[in-house]
Amino acid sequence: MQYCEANFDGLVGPTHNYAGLSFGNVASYSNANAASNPKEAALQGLKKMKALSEMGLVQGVLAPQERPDIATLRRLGFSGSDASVLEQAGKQAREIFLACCSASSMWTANAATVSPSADTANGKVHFTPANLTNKFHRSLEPQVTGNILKATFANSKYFAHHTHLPDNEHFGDEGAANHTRLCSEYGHAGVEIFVYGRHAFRNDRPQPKKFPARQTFEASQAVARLHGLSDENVVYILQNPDVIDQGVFHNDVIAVGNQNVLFYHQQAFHNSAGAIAEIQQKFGEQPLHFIEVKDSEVSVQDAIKTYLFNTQLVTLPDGNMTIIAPSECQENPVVEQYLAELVTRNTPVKSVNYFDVKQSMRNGGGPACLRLRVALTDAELAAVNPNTLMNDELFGKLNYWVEKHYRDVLTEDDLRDPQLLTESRTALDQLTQILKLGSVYPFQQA
Ligand SMILES: NCCC[C@H](NC(=O)CCC(=O)O)C(=O)O
Repeated sequence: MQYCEANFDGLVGPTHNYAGLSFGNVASYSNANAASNPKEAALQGLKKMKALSEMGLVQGVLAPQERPDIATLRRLGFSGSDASVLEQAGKQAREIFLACCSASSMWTANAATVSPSADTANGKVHFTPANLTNKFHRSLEPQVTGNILKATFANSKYFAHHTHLPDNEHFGDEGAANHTRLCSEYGHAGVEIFVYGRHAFRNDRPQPKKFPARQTFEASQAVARLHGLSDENVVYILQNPDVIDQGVFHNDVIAVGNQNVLFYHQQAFHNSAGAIAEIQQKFGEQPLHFIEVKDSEVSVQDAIKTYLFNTQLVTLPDGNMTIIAPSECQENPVVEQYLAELVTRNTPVKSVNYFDVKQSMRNGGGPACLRLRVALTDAELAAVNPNTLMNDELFGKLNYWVEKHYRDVLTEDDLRDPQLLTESRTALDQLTQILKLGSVYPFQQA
């Protein structure tokens, strides 16, 4: 049996903008109200997807969500025509309005947690959409995320879809951004690592003081239960509350794993030695590479600025690993040198590829935030909606689609423009035809 790890990237939506919505995410706060360029953002994302597919990896596309979210604005009491809902909300409740315009579904590392079939009790690939309760603008995503995942992984013989966890901070769940999986081969049972920021039902455990811990232990445990993971193959790790307070709002800002490599900062975890020992013990005999980056090599601040750990660590067809890094890493001499030296060491990581994803980075989303990993056997891959898999033809179609429908500058005033809503819906309706998703959006179901 053959298997692979596919990366499903979020396509940036037509309302991509900078609204400063994410307290605790330094980039989001510092770029609040800057003008954005949705067209450039979407094209940057597509270029990365195409490059990975050209490296011989399986690359998929997940559709963005409908924004502005008129249905939510109506739920909150704004009424009349769609144009009037937009106008009232924009005037009377600016913050709510902006939250309902965010294109944040582009960061599909937060779309869901995925467990490959080799790890689960019933031998299916399991998906649980993240409820993203900590941020109002992100809490609007899980329902439609579930629709899109079901339309992309549509075969119930292979894929099991769960409802997102209860919408409450006690079960705050941010999906794959706080989850990584180590394995010897993608198709063999692996160790699933869940990193959480706090315990919801206990006050005697460490917690950050300044910024929120978005993921709870109880949420991670619930996802592991839903997916039918065995305790022998799961490790729960408490994130270091001090790094959350420095701006590490998800674990994938400070650690990334792939196959037998865990690449992480010295300060990432509360009890690093204990966590590493448990991972090693559960992983078994096979060799594991723990690449720990010391403070003396790269500071937490530099890691946050450059997103050194929000890189994709992927295995190429020749078996070597490459790092897909944002160009910010190349522009920082300390980080660039660190990476240049890392690839000369005796580990599977042999090269670095830099990508310009600056439109996403300004909102705190690097290469790893933009993708959801799904390890698949050949039979499972054959059951994936083939229209969502990247190739020359789809790349051409999606580039044309973006060029046709997206604006190249977007400010807050533009978000209030009813014409933008019409443009976005027209674009998304066509996209569902290109990707053959059916009617996944509320405006298509009305
Ligand atoms: N995994 C990366 C997620 C980044 C995302 N940023 C945002 O939602 C910023 C949106 C804004 O500020 O306009 C977040 O913080 O959840």
